[in-house]
Amino acid sequence: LKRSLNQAIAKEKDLAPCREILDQLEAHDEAWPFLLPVNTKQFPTYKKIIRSPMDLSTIRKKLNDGIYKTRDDFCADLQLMFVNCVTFNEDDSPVGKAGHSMKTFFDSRWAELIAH
Ligand SMILES: Cc1ncccc1N[C@@H](C)c1ccc2c(c1)OCCCO2
Repeated sequence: LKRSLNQAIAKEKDLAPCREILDQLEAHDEAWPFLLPVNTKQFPTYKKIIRSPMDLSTIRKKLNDGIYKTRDDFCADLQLMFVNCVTFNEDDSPVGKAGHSMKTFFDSRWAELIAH
C-alpha cells in the first residue's frame, strides 16, 4: 500500500512523542521488571497465564520497525504490558508495585502529550 509523502509525515508527527515517552519509561527507576521479555524458563507458568507477553524492548523494536501506525497502537501495547503485570503479580509484590508506579507515570505523561 503506497503512502503519500504527507501521510508519511503525519505518521512521523503522531509517533514522535512516543519515542520521547519510551525513552523516559526505559530510564525510570522502576523499569527493571519491564526492560526485557519475561524469561519463561525462570517463570514456567508465565506463558500459560499471560497469552500476550509485552515488554519495553519489544515496544522499542516495533516502534523502530514502523509496526505502529498510530500513537494509540503504541499506547495499547503499553497498557497490555501493565495489564499482564497486574494479572501475574500481587499488588504488594516488588514487581507489582513497580508496575503500578510505571503505569501511573506513563498515564500522566500520555495525558500531557495528548492534552498538549
Ligand atoms: C514483569 C514481570 N512479570 C512477572 C514476572 C517477571 C517479570 N519481570 C522479570 C524481568 C523479572 C522480575 C523480577 C525478578 C526477575 C525477573 O528475576 C528473577 C528474580 C526475581 O526478580
